[in-house]
Amino acid sequence: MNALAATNRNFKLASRLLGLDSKLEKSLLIPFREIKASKIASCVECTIPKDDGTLQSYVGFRVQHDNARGPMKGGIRYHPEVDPDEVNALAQLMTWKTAVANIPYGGAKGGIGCNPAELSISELERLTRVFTQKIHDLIGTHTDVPAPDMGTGPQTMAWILDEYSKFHGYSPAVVTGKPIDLGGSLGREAATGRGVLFATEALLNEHGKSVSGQRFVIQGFGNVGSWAAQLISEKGGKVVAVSDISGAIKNSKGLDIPSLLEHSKKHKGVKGFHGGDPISADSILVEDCDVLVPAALGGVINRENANEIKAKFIVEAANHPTDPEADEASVVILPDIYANSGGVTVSYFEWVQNIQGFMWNEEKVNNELGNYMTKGFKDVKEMCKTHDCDLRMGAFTLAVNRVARATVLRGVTSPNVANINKWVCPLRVCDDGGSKREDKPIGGGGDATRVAPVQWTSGVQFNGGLAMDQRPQIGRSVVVFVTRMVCEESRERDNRTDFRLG
Ligand SMILES: NC(=O)C1=CN([C@@H]2O[C@H](COP(=O)(O)OP(=O)(O)OC[C@H]3O[C@@H](n4cnc5c(N)ncnc54)[C@H](O)[C@@H]3O)[C@@H](O)[C@H]2O)C=CC1
Ligand SMILES: O=C(O)CCC(=O)C(=O)O
Repeated sequence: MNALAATNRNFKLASRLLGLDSKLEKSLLIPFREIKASKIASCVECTIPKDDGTLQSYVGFRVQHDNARGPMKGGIRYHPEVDPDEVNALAQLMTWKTAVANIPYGGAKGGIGCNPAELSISELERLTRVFTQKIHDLIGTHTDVPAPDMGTGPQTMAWILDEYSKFHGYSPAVVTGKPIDLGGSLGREAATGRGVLFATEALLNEHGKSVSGQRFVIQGFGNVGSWAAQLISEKGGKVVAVSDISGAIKNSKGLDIPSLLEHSKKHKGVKGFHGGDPISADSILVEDCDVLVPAALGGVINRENANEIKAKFIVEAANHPTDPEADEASVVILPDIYANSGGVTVSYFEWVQNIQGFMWNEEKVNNELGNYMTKGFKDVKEMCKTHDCDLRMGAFTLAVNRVARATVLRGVTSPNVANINKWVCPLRVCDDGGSKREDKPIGGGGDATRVAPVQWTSGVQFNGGLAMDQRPQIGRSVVVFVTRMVCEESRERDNRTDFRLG
């Protein structure tokens, strides 16, 4: 299943569990904006030729999926297989990821179809600058904030920052994942891997285990995979096999990760490492282990290999590594939108530091990250309980509920009672500490049978009478019926005329 079909499917399953209105469901699926910058390095677009004097065209993308909860946020990927559908899926995943992490962002993703390994540093710089020239008026500190993803890193962010600042003045918060010298956050480079460690600890603890003594297999040894390997082994986890684009190696006694890191830096890959035996890159996913950590490409766990996987747990460090057809496999899967949210969470800290003009120390960054990851796991588990579903649907229902709620609240323009019964969506407002749940809607009709917990937002006021400005008492749940009328004529999300509440 392609990445977009898979992501849409997971969203729709969550939406059905939540009982979302079909119009709202459709609206949440459609991206806010898709940017396709074609021929960005052609003679027309780019005045700087390749190093050998020839001209080369590349296609760049930025998909802005949703901004209901805040500025859109997501990485930029440089990879030969970047295509519009994949970027679209990754942008949508960012919307759900920032919502699971409960950070004030929406979702976006970008990329350029290129092989960064075949470009010189100056070619990469020119390509990045031309791409930035194409999208500079569509990104910004409070609109859309890019960050690194596969094939990009702090240097790429520094070029974007510099090029963007030529148009808009010095703007450090326009990108995150920057070099520390340019306002990057301490701890951001390791953050996705560290988040993977925290997520894995939370999952294993729940199963009465700890990282120490567990056997791990990691696919991908770039930013995310290598940091995850390092931090897991520091905690006593045994990394028994690792792969990257150059090859795969195995040592059932546990690989020496610091030596492997050194080797990989020197030889640009794990291939040829003497502390392990070479194995086929394809077999890495079905190696015997306790925890499998895919940290490279999407769609690698699929119908073909799902039943051969020996791991008891899969922690999705990569984005959408598991095809929906493999979700049925008898293994516990910790989904990407929670498991790899450590990167964007520390990106948020970086953005906050840039806006405040105040730098945090690394201990504070890592401690705060730990708090967010712990809370995220608790929130996901709560949704699993409410909807009697697996961890992926727990994460999706949590995210979709938060985004839907923000969308509806922002869409309130005026009370309109004419079509009050056209469609009814219950939003259950409860406080976090409430253990006694009233599942009966209070003071409303409608045909809704399912209510889902959402986080209490104080001080929110519906125009036209329904006020939610008082925190409910501990242990008490309040159900608010939000009735919406859809303006059939307008599907334009920009001006927010879709939804009116009465
Ligand atoms: N960098 C970040 O902060 C975040 C990254 N992610 C996701 O994590 C994954 C990895 O991203 P990064 O580590 O940043 O990228 P990276 O570019 O630093 O590393 C990618 C790694 O994957 C390996 N790889 C590529 N093709 C492969 C193949 N066919 N088989 C095995 N290994 C292969 C590369 O050799 C490299 O080791 C991606 O799915 C990305 O979207 C998710 C959240 C945040
Ligand atoms: O750090 C960020 O803003 C986004 C990282 C990213 O692209 C991702 O989580 O997939």
